[in-house]
Amino acid sequence: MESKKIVLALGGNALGNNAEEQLELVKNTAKTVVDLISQGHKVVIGHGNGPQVGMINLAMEYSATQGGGTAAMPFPECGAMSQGYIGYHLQQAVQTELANRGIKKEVACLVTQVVVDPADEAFKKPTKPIGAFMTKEEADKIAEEKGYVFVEDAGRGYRRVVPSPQPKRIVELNVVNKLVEDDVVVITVGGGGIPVVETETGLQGTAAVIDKDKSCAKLAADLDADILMILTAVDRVCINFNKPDQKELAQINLEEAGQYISEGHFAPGSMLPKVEACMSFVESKDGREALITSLEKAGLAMTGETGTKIVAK
Ligand SMILES: Nc1ncnc2c1ncn2[C@@H]1O[C@H](COP(=O)(O)OP(=O)(O)O)[C@@H](O)[C@H]1O
Ligand SMILES: NC(=O)OP(=O)(O)O
Repeated sequence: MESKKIVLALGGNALGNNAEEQLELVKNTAKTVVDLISQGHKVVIGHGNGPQVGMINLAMEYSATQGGGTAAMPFPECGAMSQGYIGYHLQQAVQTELANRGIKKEVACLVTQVVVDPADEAFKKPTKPIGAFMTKEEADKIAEEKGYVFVEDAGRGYRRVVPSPQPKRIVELNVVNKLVEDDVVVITVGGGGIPVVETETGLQGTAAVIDKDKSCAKLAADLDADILMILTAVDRVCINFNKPDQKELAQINLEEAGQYISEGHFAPGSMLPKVEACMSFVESKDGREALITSLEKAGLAMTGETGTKIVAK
């Protein structure tokens, strides 16, 4: 198989919801990553942090306000903590899997900042689900106590939402590029990257969570990758999802993707940003392709046996 530069965007099922679960699940994730490396591909890893940043924020806030005695922890710092904690587990798991298969390759997790526009309309309208799923009653109670915003998330319960601005610039891109060129497996733009704004005195963290699929699409374009691969819980994107006439999509072009979006087939906050991220990468240069599939089927998607491929025409 021809060697490709692949940016992987890892979704929630690659990570689980707590440290114990995550440590176990990243072993599977690492198998997928190393399978792709064994097929001869260069792999760069990005990942989400929605459940994790919500958990860290809630824990820090609880401790600061309910007598735990810790100082308040700003939201961007919670994002940075999630990046370090997830990156640590992924790095260790990929190192172990490479060693188990006798593959000599270094792995590095990079704390990565991503510049956003403070005037981004997203700051006025929170859309990014974070933390655990709740019942309507639980969500209403916290919304009243803390003023947080909650939405119903794709039929799976209620989740807090925070602003999710567009990624404008990956601050550490040159370092990532050097490491990739040096054949290091890099874990970067964790949780979409720590959102920062440019100020007269330098970069400053801002309370938001960037969509990791969008940051991975930008990373893939900036690194001149061949493929953006988004790994989530479903083998293929569907139209009429969860309806009796549901149909899996093996390949769609940009025009078809736009048509399906306008018909409302992809849920906002879950599948829609994934399809949009793929479209932006595919549009950015001729020959670029994107794949959406499950963690388990990544290898099969590379050989065209499953997954949804998004192509220009
Ligand atoms: N049209 C669709 N086709 C397939 N899955 C969809 C569709 N619309 C919504 N989904 C849901 O989107 C989920 C993926 O989004 P999400 O859970 O946010 O991803 P992540 O893996 O990044 O956490 C799928 O597991 C599925 O439940
Ligand atoms: N940052 C981000 O997109 O996280 P999730 O993938 O967990 O929603």
